[in-house]
Amino acid sequence: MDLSFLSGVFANPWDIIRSLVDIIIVAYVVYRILRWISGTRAEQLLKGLVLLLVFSVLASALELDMVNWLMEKLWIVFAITLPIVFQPELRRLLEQLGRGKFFSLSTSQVEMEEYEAIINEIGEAADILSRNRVGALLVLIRETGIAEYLESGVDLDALVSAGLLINIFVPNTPLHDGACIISNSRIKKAACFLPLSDNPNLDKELGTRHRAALGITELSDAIAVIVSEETGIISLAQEGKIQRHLDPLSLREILGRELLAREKWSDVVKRRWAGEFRIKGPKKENRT
Ligand SMILES: Nc1ncnc2c1ncn2[C@@H]1O[C@H](COP(=O)(O)OP(=O)(O)OP(=O)(O)O)[C@@H](O)[C@H]1O
Repeated sequence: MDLSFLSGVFANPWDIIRSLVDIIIVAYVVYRILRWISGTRAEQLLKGLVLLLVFSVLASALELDMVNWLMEKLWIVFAITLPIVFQPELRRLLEQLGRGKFFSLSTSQVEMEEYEAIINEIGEAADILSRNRVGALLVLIRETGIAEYLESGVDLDALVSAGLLINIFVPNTPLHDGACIISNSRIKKAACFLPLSDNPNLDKELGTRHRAALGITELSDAIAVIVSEETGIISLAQEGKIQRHLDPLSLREILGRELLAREKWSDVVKRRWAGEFRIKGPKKENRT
């Protein structure tokens, strides 16, 4: 077998290193994109794009002029409609890239300390709401501003406490309908009407509360915690994906992972093993 062509490839070790770096970067970016879109509307889009690409290549290889013409037009339609239909996803991607969050998930030191305390309060509230079958939707805002979606709500600006969160969602009270917004460790608003997700993959048994949770996480880096009124099931939505059937402990763990920096969270885990999971955050005001 003639392998002389390989001599060109291996002529310069620097070329090999450069090619390897090139491949690794591309593979990593593709991996992050696939992870980012898995379970979201964009996953369906990607499947459609791959199918269109296969058809285009086949049509061109087989010289099917009419199909080729059709494919060309379809690509144009795709290019025009893509940014319109997927505006929320593209906005989120660009925001993540802008903050450098597409490649890292770390949170600032200040946020970490505040979040330690509120994670416990949220876990406790979710537990009690779930056991009493009281529906609830909490949204924890992180870096993306979503003020334009919160105009409908009622201003609160109160310290996060399990007691207050439970009170807000008591049925037939003025603030129970809609979402409660937590930002900068404060309950900023209640009774907010959020944009609904139109993700076709969402379980048909899930209604508008869960769609609203998904909707806001498709548009921003917020985390939404949902307690189902019907079943008491606790769920968490993030990046347009939903995790269901959480118990209060796993909810705390996920929130801890997502909201606290890694090294800090390891301290929390150590304390939990030592039997003192209840984290004492800075209490400037009485939470009860
Ligand atoms: N766009 C929205 N933004 C915020 N909250 C909403 C929105 N739409 C509905 N909700 C809340 O969801 C409640 C209705 O929940 P629905 O039964 O339709 O959804 P679900 O996902 O099946 O929830 P559950 O399992 O609790 O019944 C409303 O009373 C309201 O509090």
